[in-house]
Amino acid sequence: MVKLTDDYQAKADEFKAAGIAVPQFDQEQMKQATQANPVWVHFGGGNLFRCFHAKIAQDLLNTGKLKSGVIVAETYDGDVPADIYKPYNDRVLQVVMQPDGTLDKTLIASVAEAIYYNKSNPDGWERLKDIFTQPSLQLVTMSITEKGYQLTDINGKLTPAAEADIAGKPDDAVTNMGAIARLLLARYEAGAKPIAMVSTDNFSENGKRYEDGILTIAKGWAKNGTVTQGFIDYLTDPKRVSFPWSMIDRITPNPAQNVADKLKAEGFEDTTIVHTPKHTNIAPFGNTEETHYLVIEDSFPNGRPALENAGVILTDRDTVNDADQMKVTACLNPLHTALAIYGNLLGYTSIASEVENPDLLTLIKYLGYKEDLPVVKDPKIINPKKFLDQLITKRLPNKNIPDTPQRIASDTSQKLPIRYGVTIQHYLDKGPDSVKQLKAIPLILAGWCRYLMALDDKGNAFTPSRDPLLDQLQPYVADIKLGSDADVHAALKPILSNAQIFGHDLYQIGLADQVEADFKKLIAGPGAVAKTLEQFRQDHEKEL
Ligand SMILES: NC(=O)C1=CN([C@@H]2O[C@H](COP(=O)(O)OP(=O)(O)OC[C@H]3O[C@@H](n4cnc5c(N)ncnc54)[C@H](O)[C@@H]3O)[C@@H](O)[C@H]2O)C=CC1
Ligand SMILES: O=P(O)(O)OC[C@H]1O[C@](O)(CO)[C@@H](O)[C@@H]1O
Repeated sequence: MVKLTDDYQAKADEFKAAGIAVPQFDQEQMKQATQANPVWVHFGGGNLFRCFHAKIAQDLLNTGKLKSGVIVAETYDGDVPADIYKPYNDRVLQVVMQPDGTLDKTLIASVAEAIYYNKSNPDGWERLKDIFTQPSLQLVTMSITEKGYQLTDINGKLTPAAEADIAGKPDDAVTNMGAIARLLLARYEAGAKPIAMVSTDNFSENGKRYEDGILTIAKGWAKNGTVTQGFIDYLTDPKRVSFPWSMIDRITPNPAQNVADKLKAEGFEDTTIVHTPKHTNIAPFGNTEETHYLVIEDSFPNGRPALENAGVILTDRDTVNDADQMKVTACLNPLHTALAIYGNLLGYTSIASEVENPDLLTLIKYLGYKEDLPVVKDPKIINPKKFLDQLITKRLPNKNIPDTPQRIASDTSQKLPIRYGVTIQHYLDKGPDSVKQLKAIPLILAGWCRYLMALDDKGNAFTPSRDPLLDQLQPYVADIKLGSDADVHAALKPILSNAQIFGHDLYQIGLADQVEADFKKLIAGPGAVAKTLEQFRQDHEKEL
């Protein structure tokens, strides 16, 4: 048996026998080089980072293209650095799950340190500030989930935490945007060296949203006289601080017990999965798929590692945006969210099993090929039709990827405007009546309202995945009973009219009637969800 903290250079043969590829560099030397010249900080050291960004860094370290490693910063979950980085010497086993069931295993040791960056941890609070004053720092990447950028509430008003950050001192910041603006202020005050701030979270125009978040806090500080106009000029000069846009794609489910069991059988010891009180599910290993895309706007004012040598596509902003719109608003994530919603209602716990259901398969194929693909712009660097074909025929059906509708359903309220709202806008752009052509999107949005009832298709209660708006939205549908003659319009109006949730007031654009009509079908009684989806297949499969 080998374990993560073993000396991978001295025990090279044992790692080889266990089928584990090991780093081609000395981790201690890399750590020292990082201390001396930090280059790369990553916020949100969760499963995606460990399986994707950390592997990119490792590939570059292996070939000597990068000398220093990645510094991980956690603003949110202090148990992640404490329980999963430190005890394992900041290493992780990356497990790529091939469709034939084989596991490709690589020991990743590209992380130099993991810091809990939160005011409640004074050491980490000062340590990261110091790192940000270092001229060598070139890039900051992020995978902190969509809600990590949020500064406003359901009505678009600043949250109390954001208001407090703006009113208070940078050193007291509690929001992510405030805490990171504090770091940029430290860099500005230490000589205003350039830096790239790269969001790799899963939403369109992620760089813009990141920039807006930082500027919301910083401009509030400037207004209050807490910082000078010089700081705002620094943040808004892309030659000094850039916020490159990106598109990222790699299905990376939470670590799964069946993968842990397989690893043990193959001679790897560290397989304990940790579920932190803040709901991060993480382990000494990460399980991911083979297919992956990372496209980043090539705007790095302090230079950058040779990311292109590790498979990253560097291009201009328009191309990134087209690739991202293709993936997040059309050819992947809308299909995923449809499976998440209906998977929960129908009692599924596996995405791969869901796509064996012909009714669900028809729904996502209709959504992808008939509604999304016709309005998506071709980014040229990735062919949208081929991407969609690959998703539907290879990636989603891969039974070895232990992905669940429960994971994808988390934070759905945050994802809807991007995953459906952008396509709806494309139809509106064709003419106000064009949205009436849509069939799958209203059925999916109706499914989400049905999901908010937290009753499955048999009428049994289920626990919805975590979502910041659940508490506010569930009461609207709480009194609806399956099979009863509910006043659907009265119940759904406050939800469907909220443009924060859908990107549009669905009444104003003429889509709400269809959503209400679909919702009525879905609550007709136990079994109504399956029946509605079956009917959808019968009505539309001939068009595919
Ligand atoms: N897992 C995947 O397949 C992919 C994920 N992504 C993006 O990466 C994000 C993270 O995914 P995973 O790493 O798989 O999730 P994860 O649950 O493994 O890790 C989430 C990370 O974000 C941190 N976090 C959670 N809430 C936060 C908050 N409010 N503020 C600051 N940090 C917070 C956690 O502490 C943890 O480090 C996703 O939300 C998505 O935007 C993008 C492509 C693929
Ligand atoms: O819905 P989420 O939480 O953004 O996750 C979506 C899933 O699909 C992906 O877009 C695949 O790249 C990943 O973000 C993740 O596996």
